[in-house]
Amino acid sequence: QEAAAKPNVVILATGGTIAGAGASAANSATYTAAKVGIDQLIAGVPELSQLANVRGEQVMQIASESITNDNLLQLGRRVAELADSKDVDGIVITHGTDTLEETAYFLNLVEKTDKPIIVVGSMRPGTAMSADGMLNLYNAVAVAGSKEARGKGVLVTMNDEIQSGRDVSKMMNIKTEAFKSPWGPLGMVVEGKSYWFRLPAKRHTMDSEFDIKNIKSLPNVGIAYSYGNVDDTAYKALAQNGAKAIIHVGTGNGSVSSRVVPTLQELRKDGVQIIRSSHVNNGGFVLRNAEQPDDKYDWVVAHDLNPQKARILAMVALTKTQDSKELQRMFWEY
Ligand SMILES: NC(=O)C[C@H](N)C(=O)O
Repeated sequence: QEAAAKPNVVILATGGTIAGAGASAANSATYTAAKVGIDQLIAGVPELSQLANVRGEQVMQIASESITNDNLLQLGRRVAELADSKDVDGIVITHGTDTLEETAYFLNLVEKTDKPIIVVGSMRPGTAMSADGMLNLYNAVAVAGSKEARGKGVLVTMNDEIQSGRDVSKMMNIKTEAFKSPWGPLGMVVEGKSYWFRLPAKRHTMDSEFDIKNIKSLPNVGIAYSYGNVDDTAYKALAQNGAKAIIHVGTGNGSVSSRVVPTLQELRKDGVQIIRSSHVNNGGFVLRNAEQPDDKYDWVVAHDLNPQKARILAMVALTKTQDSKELQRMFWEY
């Protein structure tokens, strides 16, 4: 293949296990994340150069459980700059898997480009036997450089699958088959070639009303978990800490304990947005006015978004509106 015919792909490295290193090849779970630099990662997969003209940039070097809103904004701004550049055809972001689904959904909402943006991680460090990072990265670069991936929103390539960044979630730790979407993968990558089966139906990237260029900061949105015998301590503490919205991680259909309902009604009257999501394991599906009278209480439902994704959309949405009806519209559309 001619060098000129190859796409230009930039890999933005943020850390995670894909950049992790353990003491021995037997250490698949005990290791330090965010150790290996991007140039070394690229050098470790020489086959990347057959797919694309690849260059790397170390944006940060952290384990993804420690990512902050400022990190998200920093990464989002760099992605937007690169997407605007004529000599960039696709962008790959290497990322820890713990919050990979949050970053992928954030970028899916705020990047105004149809160029492929692929977020990728690994479950085992590169020093381990059967490390999965090399192939995941190879697949990410293959998809980032392909014309077919354009306009499909932010994507995630893990375990040979191409997932929508909006839908995908880490469902399992330890196993390499960790990332699933309740609605199934969009496609597969095999030997550097992608095979597509479906398209995302929700608004994203070019069709989104949000733009990273207009977002100066992200508001404080907290998450409170529900369970039997729950009380209102966590909800009150989040509000006292200045939360503009609280994601209620409800049982079942986002249901709310009778011990918590009065507090959530009060917090809403004080201006805090209450957003009902669910902690059911295979993906919640919270419907308005089912289990709780959302119209009466002026609450919002997260529908199929898991709590951590609901936090991302709530933060981005609150940069545009404080109106609960607008917020609900956004939760249906994105
Ligand atoms: N597999 C991983 O990447 C987990 C790691 N704790 C991280 O998210 O950075």
